Amino acid sequence: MIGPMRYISTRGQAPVRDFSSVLLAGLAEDGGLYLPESWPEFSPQQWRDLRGLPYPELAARVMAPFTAGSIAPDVLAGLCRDAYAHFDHAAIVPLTQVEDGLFVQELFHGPTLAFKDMAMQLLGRLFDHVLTQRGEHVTIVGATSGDTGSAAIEACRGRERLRVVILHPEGRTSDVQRRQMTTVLEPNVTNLAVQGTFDDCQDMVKAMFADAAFRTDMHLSAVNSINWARIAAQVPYYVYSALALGAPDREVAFAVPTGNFGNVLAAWVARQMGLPVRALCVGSNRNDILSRFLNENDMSIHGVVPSLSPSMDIQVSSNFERLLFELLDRDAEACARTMTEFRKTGRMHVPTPVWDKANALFHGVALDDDATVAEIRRLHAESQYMADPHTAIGIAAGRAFRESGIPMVAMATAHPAKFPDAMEKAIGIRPALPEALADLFDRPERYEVVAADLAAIEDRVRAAVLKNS
Ligand SMILES: N[C@@H](CCOP(=O)(O)O)C(=O)O
Repeated sequence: MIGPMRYISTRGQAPVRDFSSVLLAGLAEDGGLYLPESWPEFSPQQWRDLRGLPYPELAARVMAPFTAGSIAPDVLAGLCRDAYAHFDHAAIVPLTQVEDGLFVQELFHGPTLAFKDMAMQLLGRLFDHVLTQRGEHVTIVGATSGDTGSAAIEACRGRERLRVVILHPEGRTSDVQRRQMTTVLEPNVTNLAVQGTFDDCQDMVKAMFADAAFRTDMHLSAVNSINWARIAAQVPYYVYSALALGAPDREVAFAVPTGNFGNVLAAWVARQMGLPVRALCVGSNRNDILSRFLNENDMSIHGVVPSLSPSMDIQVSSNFERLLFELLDRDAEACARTMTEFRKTGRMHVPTPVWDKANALFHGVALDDDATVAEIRRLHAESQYMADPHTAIGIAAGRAFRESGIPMVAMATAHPAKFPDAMEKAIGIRPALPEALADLFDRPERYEVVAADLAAIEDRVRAAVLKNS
């Protein structure tokens, strides 16, 4: 019997909540991010008992401590079964070996061809379940650099209790990524192309949450990884691959292409739960704020530069705040002070002992576009593996820190067909979109271009709510 899980904010000034309320709240009222009051731990035998389970069952068992007190275990198991029922691979998250000691775990077998479906397909169902129980509606506002948007839209389209407004940076996603969002014409879906970067979009989302009256009136909720439920639903695939490679009786390491720090944070959560994770390797593109922090203790915002891996064209990695809170021994006041200072000055330099703690586990590697192209070519030539630009960066990061005897699992976060121009540049092949998306470029698009201006964006959200009331 697991006790109810309570959640606290990294900034210490928001109400303590249960899982369902955290799901609906999205971001804490004090601007912080929710995380569990204490970390649930699995014993080695409890991990072993999960070996060989079908993915949906494993996911429900791994997530159960996080939803305890809010979602009954059999309900969660049913939601997980539904969420992954239409993935196009029987294993859901298949594992492939590409080199000696280097594995790739494919997380792109869901409907929008990116790892975001792993959490989002479940979140759509969790929202429906909780909102139906409470007789409520929410307005989801989300920012995307390319993949979160389409996964959120796909998970929420047509759901009666949800309205979804997605902000993407105009002209800064691939055409496939944009069309995956803008060709969905259900009335509860609104796409805004913001004249700015992903960071501007995310700042707009956070500013809407900070506008207390607007937040309440619009019943705002979030689907970015600032929402704890996203992180919780991304933990199981790390468990799945670790168990397949011998954990808990052997250590494993993970390499993750990283933008908003949510995916790699989920691997860190698995480690907090007792999974023997030796190292976490973070791959960045030219927007290398995370690798600069990990290598030089320099987290300074440089401005977002477009790259061949647009989903990682991010400078402010929101989930870093959750790690920082832990690195500061859960001192919410210090965390709030550090984050406020970071947003004010654009720089963060943490005390050396805090930085050393991060470095004991995390490693950072940055690849520019030329190195990304070279990595895609190498993988295709030497391992016959077709990696999208983000995945290629993750694999390169994993290779750089591979240790003998410790399997390194790199996360394949997106299908190469989402980035045909980059793939063609690297290997001369434009990977075909799967059947369900084959006519994507013939579908009509609907979106509105809007300035990165809070009042303008709040107006569009109000209009979307009105249209769906
Ligand atoms: N890489 C993301 C950016 C948002 O990240 P999230 O995990 O916080 O939703 C994207 O592709 O949109």
